[in-house]
Amino acid sequence: MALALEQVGVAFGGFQALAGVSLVVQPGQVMGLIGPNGAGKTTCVNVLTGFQRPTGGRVMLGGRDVSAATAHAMRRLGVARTFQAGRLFTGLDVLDNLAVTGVGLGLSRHHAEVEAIRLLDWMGLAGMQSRSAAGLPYTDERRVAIARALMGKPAFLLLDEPAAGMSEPEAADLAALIRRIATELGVGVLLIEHNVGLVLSVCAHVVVLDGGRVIEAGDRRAILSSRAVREAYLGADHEEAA
Ligand SMILES: Nc1ncnc2c1ncn2[C@@H]1O[C@H](COP(=O)(O)OP(=O)(O)OP(=O)(O)O)[C@@H](O)[C@H]1O
Repeated sequence: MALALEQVGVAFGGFQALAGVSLVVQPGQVMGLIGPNGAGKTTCVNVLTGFQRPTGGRVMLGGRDVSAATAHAMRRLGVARTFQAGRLFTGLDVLDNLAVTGVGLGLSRHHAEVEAIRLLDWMGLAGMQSRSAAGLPYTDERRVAIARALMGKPAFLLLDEPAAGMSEPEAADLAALIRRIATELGVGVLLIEHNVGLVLSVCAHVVVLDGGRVIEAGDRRAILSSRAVREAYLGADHEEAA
């Protein structure tokens, strides 16, 4: 069951944010989505998760056209996301952030708590259960947001700049977690990141956007050797990432 954009366009008034964008996220794989500021990465995530209706093309999930599905429907169909800002429920503790999400997905309170505890344990966050979500250190907030997105066993997880603001060791820990989510849980992950080195280290396949269009797609070698990518985006990072 794949999650895909087929020739998707998004226009905001007269401005074409995406044009003819096609990409496929496969179960159990981590795919990278990179591109300069304003390239259309978050808009892609919004379309894939039902937060933004495409004005052209189709969103497909397991061969089914889900272009008109709402964000809530997409979440129930197994497409979860995180946001650039953590967006945790700050009035709740960590366990309840996950449990409330589980209840919203149709689990009983008991089952939601059991799954939340299991997930926090799996992520090494068990000791954090009763901490308030307000005022969590930045990296913990990010990890709790990922744990919450994994409630209900989604088939796909879309991560919008999860490493923003992290140190290199923290980003390396995050990379390891993303690999485990794909390999151990079988989740298909779409990773948006400005940290190109992180994307190239984790992703078997990378799509590069610029100006709302796909300018390159392929493995690490294809991305690093692409002149279009170098010109559009990588610049000085290219040497570093190589
Ligand atoms: N709701 C909206 N109305 C009008 N324009 C929008 C809207 N959302 C996004 N845009 C524009 O669409 C373009 C793509 O934005 P998007 O946020 O998808 O890019 P991005 O690649 O995620 O950028 P960044 O890396 O800076 O987060 C930008 O020019 C942005 O200003």
